Amino acid sequence: MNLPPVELLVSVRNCDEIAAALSGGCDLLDFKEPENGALGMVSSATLQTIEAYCENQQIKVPLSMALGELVEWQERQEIPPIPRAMRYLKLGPSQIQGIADWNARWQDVTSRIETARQKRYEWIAVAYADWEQANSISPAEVLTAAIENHCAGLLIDTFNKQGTGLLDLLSGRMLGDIIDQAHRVELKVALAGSIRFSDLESLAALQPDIIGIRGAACAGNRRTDPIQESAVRRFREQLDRQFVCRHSG
Ligand SMILES: O=C[C@H](O)COP(=O)(O)O
Repeated sequence: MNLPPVELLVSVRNCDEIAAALSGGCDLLDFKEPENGALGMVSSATLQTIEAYCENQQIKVPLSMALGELVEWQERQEIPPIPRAMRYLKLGPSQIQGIADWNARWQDVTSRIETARQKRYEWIAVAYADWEQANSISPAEVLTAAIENHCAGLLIDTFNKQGTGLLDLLSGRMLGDIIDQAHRVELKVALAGSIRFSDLESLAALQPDIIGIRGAACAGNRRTDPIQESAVRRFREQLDRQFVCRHSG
């Protein structure tokens, strides 16, 4: 069966980590500050250095960026200096359980950002695997909203970054069902959440489009430590091995 190769997304927090992630073999660079939560946004000062770095170094891989949690945008007036090359944006859905108009608020924030930056972005809908703990809505509900809002993709990640991984929280069957539904409407699916080598065989069977990592790309799987080129490379090699086996099997 001829399936497109799985892509590796690595979350980086600054320019110093970009080279390590790229040399290690990542396909997508995701900007995120791990000290600020699962979808923590990097500072405006860092965003400015990222913009200059990506232009000077002619970074060609697609760029994505986390904008924090949707509920944080109720208070936020200022629009961050999103680098021009940014393609994908995402907002976290924690604390929206019980907010009847959360989808309208999401649409409002995306349109405020696009108006301010004079650009249309590709939005990634985010579902938390530990959605109850995050006081969020279920991945199935996020998928419905992603389709309604013409999102470019769906990311299933973990809110709590204390070591409980994606596969500890959602069964392969449940993930597989969501991925199949998303693929039926041509929505790409990225999986993340403390993903380790040992998860890759099970994840390959589900045929996601993208695997996203931060912790596994850092020394000792500590997601607040710097990205290590050797860790990214080892992960990339294992990813390719597992997904090729699965697809040719
Ligand atoms: O989008 C990817 C996330 O940053 C994954 O982070 P993690 O592997 O540390 O859970």
